[in-house]
Amino acid sequence: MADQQARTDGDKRPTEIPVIRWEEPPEGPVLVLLDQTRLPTEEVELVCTDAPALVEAIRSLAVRGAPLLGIAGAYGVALAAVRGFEVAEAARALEGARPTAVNLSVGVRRAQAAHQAALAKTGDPAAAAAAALAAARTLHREDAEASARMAAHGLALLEELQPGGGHRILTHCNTGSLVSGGEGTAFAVALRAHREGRLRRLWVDETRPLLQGARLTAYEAARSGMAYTLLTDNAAGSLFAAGEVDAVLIGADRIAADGSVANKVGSYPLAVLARYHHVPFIVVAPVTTIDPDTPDGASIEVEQRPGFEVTEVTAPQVPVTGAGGGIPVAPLGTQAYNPAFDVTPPELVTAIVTEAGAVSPVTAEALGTLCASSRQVTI
Ligand SMILES: CSC[C@@H](O)[C@@H](O)C(=O)COP(=O)(O)O
Repeated sequence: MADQQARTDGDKRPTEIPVIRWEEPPEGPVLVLLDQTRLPTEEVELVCTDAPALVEAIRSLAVRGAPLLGIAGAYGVALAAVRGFEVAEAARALEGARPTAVNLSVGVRRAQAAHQAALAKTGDPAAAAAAALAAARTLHREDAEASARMAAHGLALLEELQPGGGHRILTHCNTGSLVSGGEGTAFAVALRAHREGRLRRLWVDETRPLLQGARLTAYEAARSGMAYTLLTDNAAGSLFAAGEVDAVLIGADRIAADGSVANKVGSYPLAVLARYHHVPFIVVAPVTTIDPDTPDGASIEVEQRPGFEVTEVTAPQVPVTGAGGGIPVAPLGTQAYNPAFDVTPPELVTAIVTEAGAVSPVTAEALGTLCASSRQVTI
């Protein structure tokens, strides 16, 4: 039985609540998450005492976004190990919680490998659990470092494309500190541009149906003090047509070996619009999001989400009535097509920016070289 408890703390400022942290109270270690389903109206912590609780938090999107899923998955393995649960079973459940973001399996496997190696070496379950936790902490720290490097590389690329700053950037979904051990991927680039006085405006797609742009990116943008404007996803076309977008910056959930990019549904239409309007379409993601074992876009498994996310809307502070717990906005029984992601082919991607540098044009060869030069085996 999943053991997940909500904890509110009205005294904390948003910036003081980390998106994820390991705690060791007397009752035993726990993984504490900032519940992203409650943002932006409430900052509520979710306390997971076992892997099934974390699986539930991943499925419900309380914890989400590719890099953070990797970190959470690694801590989840450590949690199972430290609390004496079957580690292989926990790892399988965590990996299967969401299929598209490759970082989830990268994180889970890394902690599991550390656990197995320590167990084989010492035969001591406590030492093996400590090794899994150390691997999770290392991944967490590395993600923060990667984030800072992506921001630097991304801004350098923007400046190369449009010298002198004044960037008007359009982004989709949420890619900031809520998805990362650091300041994120695409959002971290915009944030750096803002801090250096080089951002004119961040255009934030609301990101239907779960509104990661409106609820989460706007929340992060507001906290940063940058100039930002929220738009409905289908207003992007007229924004491009009006010449108001200098670059599109998005993150990625999985990048296939050929450079196809899976990201939040709505990214592919933006790539098509960007190409038509001669605007650079830039993907910012850590090297761990590049999956050499997925050959092409057609091989990427795209998560299908429940239809009620489209047929109903939810808001944390209004009464709920629909089958999915939301307010119905479509006739009862309406079927919905609700893929969580779409896939953009490499020919529509101007550049992929990673912590190890940028690849442009995006080709299988260039990505392979980047991965070979930057992948480290750390367990
Ligand atoms: C750096 S985050 C990149 C992606 O994970 C992000 O853009 C995204 O699509 C997240 O989707 P979500 O369904 O909210 O987990």
